[in-house]
Amino acid sequence: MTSKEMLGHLAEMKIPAKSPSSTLEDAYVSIVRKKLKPILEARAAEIEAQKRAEAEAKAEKEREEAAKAEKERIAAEKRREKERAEEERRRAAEEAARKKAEEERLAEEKRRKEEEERNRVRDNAPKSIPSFTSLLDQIAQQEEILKEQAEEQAKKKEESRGPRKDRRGEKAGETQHRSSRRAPVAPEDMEGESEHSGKGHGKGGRKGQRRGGQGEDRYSRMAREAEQYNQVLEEAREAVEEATRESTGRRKKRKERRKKQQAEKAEEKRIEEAIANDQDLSQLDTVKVPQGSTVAELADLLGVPANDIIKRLFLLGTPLTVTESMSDDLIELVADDLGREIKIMTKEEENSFSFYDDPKDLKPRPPVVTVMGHVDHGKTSLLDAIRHTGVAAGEAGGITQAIGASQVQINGRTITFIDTPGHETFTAMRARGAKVTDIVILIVAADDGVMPQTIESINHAKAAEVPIIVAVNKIDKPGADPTRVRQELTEYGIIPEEWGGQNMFVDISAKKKLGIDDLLEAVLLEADVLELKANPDTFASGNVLEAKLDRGRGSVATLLVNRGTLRVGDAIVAGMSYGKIRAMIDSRGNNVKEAAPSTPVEVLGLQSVPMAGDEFRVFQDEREARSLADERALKARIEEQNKVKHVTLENLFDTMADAEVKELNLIIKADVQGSIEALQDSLDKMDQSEVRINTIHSAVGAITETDVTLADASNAIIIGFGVRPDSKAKAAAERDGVEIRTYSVIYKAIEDIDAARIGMLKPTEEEVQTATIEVRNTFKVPKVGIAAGCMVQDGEVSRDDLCRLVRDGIVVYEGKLASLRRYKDDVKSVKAGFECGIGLENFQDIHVGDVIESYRIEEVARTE
Ligand SMILES: Nc1nc2c(ncn2[C@@H]2O[C@H](COP(=O)(O)OP(=O)(O)OP(=O)(O)O)[C@@H](O)[C@H]2O)c(=O)[nH]1
Repeated sequence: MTSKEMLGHLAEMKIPAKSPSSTLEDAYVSIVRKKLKPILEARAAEIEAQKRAEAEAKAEKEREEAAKAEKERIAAEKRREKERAEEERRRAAEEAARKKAEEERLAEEKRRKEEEERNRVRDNAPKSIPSFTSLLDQIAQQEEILKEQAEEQAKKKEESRGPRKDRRGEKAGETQHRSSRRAPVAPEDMEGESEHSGKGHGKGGRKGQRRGGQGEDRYSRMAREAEQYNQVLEEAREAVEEATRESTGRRKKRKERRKKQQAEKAEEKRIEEAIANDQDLSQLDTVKVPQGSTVAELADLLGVPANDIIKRLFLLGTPLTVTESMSDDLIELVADDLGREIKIMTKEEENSFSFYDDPKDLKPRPPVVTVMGHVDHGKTSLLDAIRHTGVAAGEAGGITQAIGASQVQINGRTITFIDTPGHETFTAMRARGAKVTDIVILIVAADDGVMPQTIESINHAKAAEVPIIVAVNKIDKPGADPTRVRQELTEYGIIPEEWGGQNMFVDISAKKKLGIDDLLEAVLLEADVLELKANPDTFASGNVLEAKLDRGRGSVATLLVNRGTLRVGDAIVAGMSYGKIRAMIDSRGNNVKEAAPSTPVEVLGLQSVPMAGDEFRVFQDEREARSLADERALKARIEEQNKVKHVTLENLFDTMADAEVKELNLIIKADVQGSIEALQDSLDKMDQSEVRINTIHSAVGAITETDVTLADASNAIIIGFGVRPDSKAKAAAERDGVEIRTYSVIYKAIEDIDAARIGMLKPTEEEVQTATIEVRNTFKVPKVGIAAGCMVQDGEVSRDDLCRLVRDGIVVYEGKLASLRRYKDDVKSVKAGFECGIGLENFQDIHVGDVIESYRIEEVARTE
């Protein structure tokens, strides 16, 4: 109650209190409490009731609001659903309309083309398909005559209907009636028939005669004959259509090819004329300038004083000294300024050779084909079906791992296939596959349609100007829709010949081996159009498909010969490597002595590992080969050094410009080129907003001291994939504090780099090397197998250590020690400087000169 109320009650009770702040004696307080108790209780009850009512009202209101909200939600949901359905309906209608329009357009285009072609064939080109066109005309005439005869006969029949009715039932008159009906028309009839047989349809005519002789109604005979002619006409029409359809695409291609050849001839003529007129060829020709040329080099190539170029550069606002290298743009600007035509040559182009062959020396060569397509659309299965081997069934992870090649025979002709890998990370390798091929088979699964890598494959093939044959695969599957595949591909400019385009389509099932022969025949047809030729009687040249360092065999390269004949004993240069061919193995694993154009062979004898995609050529003189390779290697080294300097400077600038950006420099070494490219590809795809990843050097082969020096100079980490550092490299890395990380699984390397990039790499285990052991001889131990007689070179090896066997820098084995002995006794450990016998668990292939690295795994305490 308020103070005022209280003062009122106190006055009633005659208790002295003047103001709300007056003090009450304790005795008064208890009296007041007693007296006011009923009032206070009533008040409390009142308040309580009021509170309850308010709470109830509030609850009621809330309930109402909730119900309202729910109602609104349901209504909104309904509205949304309706809108969604409408949107869907609209989209479907639009899609259907678009599809219909597209179909109509294609059909119209097809019809128009066919019509044009038919008219053209009929009007102008009786030579190309004489039998069909003349047949068409003759049949049309025939049809006309028959129609007239039929009409005439019908008229006559109509006229004679009355009298015939009268004679109905006259049994005796039956024969006479027939002969009398036949008699008046006999001469025309015979004439018509003899003409039919004259046109090569004697069979039907004779049959008609025979039947006619037996008393067949003449009208029905004529109708039957007309029908027969209609059928022949229809067949003839179809044949004409088919012939024109098939020939259009290919004729178009042939025409294009001729045009190209003419252009080449014109160019040759131009050069010949220039020579005849004593013109300066260097002025006439485009000057080839290697990428990254220095000012002095460019001056030399263009035959102008270096000062002239420096002056121009200065005017362009880019002062450079004679020894500084120029960017592509600068080279082009300066050349333009000098009025000179130039072509900047990339390293690849620079290393390529060009040859001239007299057309009379050219002989047909087999087509080189690459199968491309989306992952799992059936590349391996197709190649497998073609070769009838069991590769796909046993293929680990379903990925074709490296480029190989094979040859198949069909109808007495050869086709060379290059196997391309299918996983997304191998894109770079695939691009190379397209460059060395004549024809691409684009495989598309009919149940899956066009997918990202299908488009990628189309782009690669188009970039390399290679014709595409489409193999629509998996047509045995229930959801297969080959027409949809055709439809989808039109969006990318791949249009079936039967729709007036340039691409052959073949429906196949690689699994059930359906349509494979048709596909191979299509390849041969396409090859005929391309008129593939090469001069086999000269020194060989071609491309490196794949190269690796093989344990025992050294550098092994798969080469594809595209000109000349490659022979055992030839001196060759491939990129930066050279050597004399020691042995050649063909695609079936046979040793061969020579390889003609379009033949893939594996060769042994190169001194180092070339890069896949490098061009190779045979030299008459081995010394010449060697000096070219050395020259190239030297140039590459200089470029690499320049590159490092360049990269570091650029890094420095970037880091200064944007302090947030950090750099991670990598040197990648691997056992095969494919691994480098796969790793590089994944690195390129990583988020590099925080840490920029630069691969400053990558190559196939063991990790060497040079790599460590490079890493030291450029503050890089060395990533080894399937390779190990040699002892000098190890020592140098320790001395310079360079990190070497080795992996045997590509994804683990990617994972680590990815984790390190975001500072999340927290090793829990660390490898601690315990000893390096050299294998000095090998011997057989009964029941154990091959054991190695070794010398421990440094550290101390223990019986429980893990180990790896390294040969020429390549990891050949990883596992456990099976035995460790000194003289005949098993021992726990052997120290540096002592000999010992070592057996490896489940591994016998130990060679003298191999190195065994022993190590143990130690736990590392986490820092957080
Ligand atoms: N039903 C059916 N299945 C097929 C056919 N061709 C291939 N397959 C299956 O499709 C899967 C993929 O085939 P692969 O030949 O490995 O495909 P790929 O394109 O070589 O795959 P990658 O090497 O991983 O790029 C396998 O399970 C095959 O059995 C076919 O014609 N019909």
